[in-house]
Formats: sequence, structure tokens, C-alpha cells
Amino acid sequence: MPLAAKAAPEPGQPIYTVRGLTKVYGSGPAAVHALAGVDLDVAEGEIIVLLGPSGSGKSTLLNIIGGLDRCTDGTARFQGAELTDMSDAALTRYRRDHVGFVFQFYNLMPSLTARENVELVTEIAPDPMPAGDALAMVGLDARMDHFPAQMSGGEQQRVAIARAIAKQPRVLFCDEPTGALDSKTGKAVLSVLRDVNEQTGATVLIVTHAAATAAMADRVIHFKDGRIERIDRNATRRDPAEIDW
Ligand SMILES: Nc1ncnc2c1ncn2[C@@H]1O[C@H](COP(=O)(O)OP(=O)(O)OP(=O)(O)O)[C@@H](O)[C@H]1O
Repeated sequence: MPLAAKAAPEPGQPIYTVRGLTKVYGSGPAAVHALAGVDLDVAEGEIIVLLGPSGSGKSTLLNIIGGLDRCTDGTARFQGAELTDMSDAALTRYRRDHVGFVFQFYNLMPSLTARENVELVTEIAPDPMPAGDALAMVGLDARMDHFPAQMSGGEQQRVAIARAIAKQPRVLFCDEPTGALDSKTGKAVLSVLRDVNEQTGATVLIVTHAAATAAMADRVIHFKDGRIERIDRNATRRDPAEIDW
């Protein structure tokens, strides 16, 4: 099935269907089985937190279903479209049109203001929201014309989130989004991710070492040795502001 134009989210419908996903780096005795056969269904609008020891495969899964990397074997469908069969050009389109990324280090352009950093994305996205709206959504309306060096780590991460959401993605992939932040600032950033999920319906996947983050999720996926060891479903999502670190 080809990639659909941006469909309206239907909460609860499958957004990702992953089967037997395998990733091997290298070959022979030096081969690393980063993913050793992962099956996973993700529903539209879910918040999912991925936990597990360092090297257990969390980032590899995110990178493959986010279209940043290729698998060795298995399948991964996004809204029915098979990512693993896509040409490089189609995968680039998928990333550009449907996916937002937030990383531990904010990757902002130091010579551009907050607004200009967000505009880098809104200028090329097919259906963006105005950069100012994205910055307002993360509570930075008063800081739009500041440069990254004039902002705290938490504010810079909020600019990075604004940049990721400005293209109105169906899914946000967050790899250690609070890894460089103190707990108070980290909670504020998680609250922004929760707000984005509630206001836009975007599906949010968060890889983290901060196990307490699990409380804000619908489901918590525990990784071990390239496999899903366990999936827990929370009865209710906790407000990130109330999470104990
Ligand atoms: N480009 C690469 N080349 C070779 N091995 C890699 C590469 N990227 C990841 N790996 C290996 O794949 C395995 C899974 O890595 P991955 O980054 O997915 O783990 P992770 O659970 O996200 O770890 P962390 O919590 O430390 O970020 C690790 O053993 C890692 O060393």
C-alpha cells in the first residue's frame, strides 16, 4: 500500500505494525544482533515509553520505524505502508511528512533564533503550522527571537520539540529527551510532550533511562537483548508534573 496523504488520526487504529524486526550490525563472529525479532503494534494516539538496559535495542527500533535506518529482516508498516520496502526517496518523504524527532542534544542551529530554527522545518513541510504557533504550544511565545545560547537546556529542548511538531507529524520519536536535563526541567519537557499528544493526537514514543517516565505512558515496553521482554499497560496515565524521580 502506498503512503497515504496525511490522514486524520483515528485514535486506537494501528499506526505501526512491526513483525519479526531484526537488525544485525557487522557479520561473522563480530555480528551484533541489535534487534532479534521484535513484534509490536502501536495504536494512533498512544504514548509509549521504551525502557531497558543500555544496548538492548531501543534506539535501533526507533531509528528503523522512524525511517532513519534499515532493518536486516522483518517488516514494519506505517498506516499500512511497508517501510522496509520503500526506496530511499520514499523513506525521506515519510520522515519529512509524518515523523518528528526529538533527541537528547537539541541539535539547534546556534546562529538562528528559536523562530528561525522552527522555520527551517516549516519552509519544507507540506502542511506546517506557523512557527510562532508551535513555539506558543511549548510555552516559548516570549522567547521566539532568542538564540539557543540565550536559553536554558529545557528551553532549548522545547524549541527542538516545537521544531518537531511544527510540521504536524502523526508521530513523535523522542530518544532520551530529558537525558541532559535536571528533574524539574525534565518534567516540564515531558508535560509538553503530553500536551502535544493531547492537543494534536500525535502518537508519542519515548526512549529513556528515567524509569519513572513510565508513569505517563499508556504502555511501557521493556527491552532486553534485542527483544521485547514485557509490555505493561498503565490503568491511567500520570501527569508528568506528579511523577517522582
Ligand atoms: N552503527 C552501529 N554499528 C554497530 N553496532 C551498533 C550500531 N548501532 C548500535 N549498535 C549496537 O546495537 C546494539 C543496540 O543498540 P541501541 O543503541 O539500539 O541500544 P539502546 O537500548 O538504545 O541503548 P542505550 O540505552 O545505551 O541508548 C548495541 O549493542 C549497540 O552497540
